Amino acid sequence: MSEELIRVGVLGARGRMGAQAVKAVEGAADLELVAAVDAGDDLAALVDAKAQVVVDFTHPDAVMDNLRFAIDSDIHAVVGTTGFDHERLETVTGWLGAKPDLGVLIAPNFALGAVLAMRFAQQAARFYASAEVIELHHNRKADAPSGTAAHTAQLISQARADAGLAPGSDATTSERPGARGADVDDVRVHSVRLPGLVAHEEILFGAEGETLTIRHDSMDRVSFMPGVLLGVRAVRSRPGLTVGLEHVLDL
Ligand SMILES: NC(=O)C1=CN([C@@H]2O[C@H](COP(=O)(O)OP(=O)(O)OC[C@H]3O[C@@H](n4cnc5c(N)ncnc54)[C@H](OP(=O)(O)O)[C@@H]3O)[C@@H](O)[C@H]2O)C=CC1
Ligand SMILES: O=C(O)C1=N[C@H](C(=O)O)C[C@H](O)C1
Repeated sequence: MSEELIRVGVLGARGRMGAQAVKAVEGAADLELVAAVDAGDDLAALVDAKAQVVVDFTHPDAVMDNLRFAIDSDIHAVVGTTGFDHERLETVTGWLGAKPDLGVLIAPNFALGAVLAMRFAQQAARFYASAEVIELHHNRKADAPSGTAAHTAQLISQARADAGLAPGSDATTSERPGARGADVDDVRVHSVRLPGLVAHEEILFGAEGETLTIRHDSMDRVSFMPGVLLGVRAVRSRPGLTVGLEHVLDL
């Protein structure tokens, strides 16, 4: 007896990531693309098409309304869109309180190597008081710093705190605004935007007489698709909010 296909809707379907997600879902034997929705389209198309899982690659300004709609409509969600701070995550958790069977997976980055790089950075952080993040992206990216870099900084900061390590200092007393990057949880994050780039991150650690550099490069958006498909397959059996693909990968 054949298994029923998972009915998937994609939000942001005409965008750079959404278009890739549409292709990936269409190419997966166990999934069925039932709705492709972009800006200006009616979200009701998801309900009309009986979508079971929605994939969101839209915009930080749009994603909360989309998630509210999905949760209210009993549709599980796999979210790649950035812009999730602590407050937004708490809001989503609150919405899910009324829907105990529903799953939402929010992943700052779906590329396997990026997830591993974040985990390696988390492991290294307790040994180094000083760490900085450089993220490099295409020049059409709406937000800075990247969601991945912000998440990496949070992980480093938490790992340092857990180890009782105070953040390292430097001697800078004079600087142009922005020269030392953004302060994200006591970690400096530097954002580069250039045509030709896709998505790249370097995490640098320093101690007396040595440095450690962890680097990941997505040269093509196909790199995100195995993670997206994994999320779509997993989210229905993960009720509540999951933040980060590392939990699905069991890293
Ligand atoms: N987690 C991950 O692994 C990754 C996450 N991302 C994130 O995904 C998001 C999208 O990135 P990217 O694809 O490059 O961006 P794009 O701008 O190429 O695509 C976004 C698409 O969403 C559309 N859109 C905007 N608002 C809505 C809405 N309310 N409903 C449906 N569609 C909407 C946009 O339409 P219009 O242009 O008309 O506004 C556009 O077509 C970003 O936040 C990015 O950081 C990106 C790569 C990987
Ligand atoms: O906008 C992008 O392109 C990307 N966005 C995500 C982020 O902000 O971290 C993931 C990846 O870096 C690509």
